[in-house]
Amino acid sequence: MVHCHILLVCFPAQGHINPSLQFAKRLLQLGAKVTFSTSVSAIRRMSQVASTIPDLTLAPFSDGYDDGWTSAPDVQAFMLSIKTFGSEALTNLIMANENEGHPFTHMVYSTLVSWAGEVANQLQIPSTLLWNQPATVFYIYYLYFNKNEIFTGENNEIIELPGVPLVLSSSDLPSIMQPSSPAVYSFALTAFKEHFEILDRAGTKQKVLVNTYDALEFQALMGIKKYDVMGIGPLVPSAFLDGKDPSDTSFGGDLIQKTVDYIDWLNSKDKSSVIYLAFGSYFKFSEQQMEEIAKGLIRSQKPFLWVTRADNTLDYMKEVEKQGLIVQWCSQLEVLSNPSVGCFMTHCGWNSCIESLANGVPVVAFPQWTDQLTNAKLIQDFWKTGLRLAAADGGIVTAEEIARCLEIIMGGGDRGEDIRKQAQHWKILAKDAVKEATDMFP
Ligand SMILES: O=c1ccn([C@@H]2O[C@H](COP(=O)(O)OP(=O)(O)O[C@H]3O[C@H](CO)[C@@H](O)[C@H](O)[C@H]3O)[C@@H](O)[C@H]2O)c(=O)[nH]1
Repeated sequence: MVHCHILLVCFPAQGHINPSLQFAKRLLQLGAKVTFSTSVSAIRRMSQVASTIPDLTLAPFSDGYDDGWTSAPDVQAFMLSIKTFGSEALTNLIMANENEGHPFTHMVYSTLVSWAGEVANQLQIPSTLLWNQPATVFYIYYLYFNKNEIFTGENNEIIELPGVPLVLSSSDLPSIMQPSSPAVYSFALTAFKEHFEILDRAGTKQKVLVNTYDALEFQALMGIKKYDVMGIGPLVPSAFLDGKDPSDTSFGGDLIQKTVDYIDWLNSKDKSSVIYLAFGSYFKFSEQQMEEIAKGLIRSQKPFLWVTRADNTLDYMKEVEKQGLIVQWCSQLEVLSNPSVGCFMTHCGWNSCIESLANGVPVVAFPQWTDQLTNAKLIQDFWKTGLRLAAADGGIVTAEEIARCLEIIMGGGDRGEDIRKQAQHWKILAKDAVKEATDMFP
């Protein structure tokens, strides 16, 4: 690995940056030189974390929205802008490194930056996709784009994935494949299609690295013969996994709220008594839904730590705060690894799912869109570490339903006990997966 110089290109969203940074650390440990490239605004957000990885070279590029991609008029405009600016910037970066005598020997690019793979193909640099959703979701897209084998009608058709012992209905597929998906989200389907086109254009059998582990998704990893699909996860810092490197804790952005000491607060609570709620970096609920969540928490009578955006609160929450703590951001892995946390209510972004599995925390699944629907299905019916909330007519999840699921998972019944046991089972296998990876690169 000593002579490797790897260019790691990452989409500028937290759910992409976290696993990519973790992967960068592993490459550095193996002796590679690593240059990490993402947008100017993302590099600004992660600067504190990146400074704890001294050997990492940062190469920011402008995606056209240096104040952050949420300042783009719409997501489609942003995707076009990042592709146009990013392709040019990467080309210049690669040429400059070549001219200065330290050429890139390989490029790794994350989900949604398929254009980076195209730049690598054009400049004849070997490249690898780092897929940061489950292998099952990659398999679903593969069948959809390559084989036309997935039916995406709206009638809850039964869908089988060859080799995977899990039966899905069409409503469990990633939302962007479903006919009801709003046109504004079609950009993601286009980007995923491009991933497969670029892999195929690269010629030889391509490696695809997935933030998962063999025990978790063996059949899905094996399902595609056309590529070499490898589980390299969980991409979670050592301190929260095998504990071999207690200093390896850094993860997440620089947005961690310092004013509220939620860790002291968690430490003051009984084992497995706290509900942790977080719904990813960007999602915003309607006021009605926020109120139902708040009422569900009150019914549960359990302490909670709730991460919510500053612009997504309501007056009613002052009432709820008597029972728990509301913060704008936290170090999620520190929270999930705290013994007081007994349940995680999540939107099922893939990082949140794999972080819950690696920490053995049962889940109440509240998926919103894209892969989150499939992830929730996997959590409930494949790994059996949680329950998916059912929406009432009108799409709202009621306080009763929230309290019902919390009671099953945190209460004394057999079902809750089975779920908690399953969560511990996958936690042990997550640690084993790290050991195997270490054995591969002694
Ligand atoms: O208070 C918080 C909240 C989140 N996080 C971290 O932020 C990341 C969030 O990632 P994820 O759970 O995957 O959510 P999103 O940011 O919403 O992820 C997007 O990207 C994922 C990977 O492609 C997809 O699976 C999701 O559907 C998509 O919404 C995780 O590492 C969390 O640990 C914190 O550290 N503190």
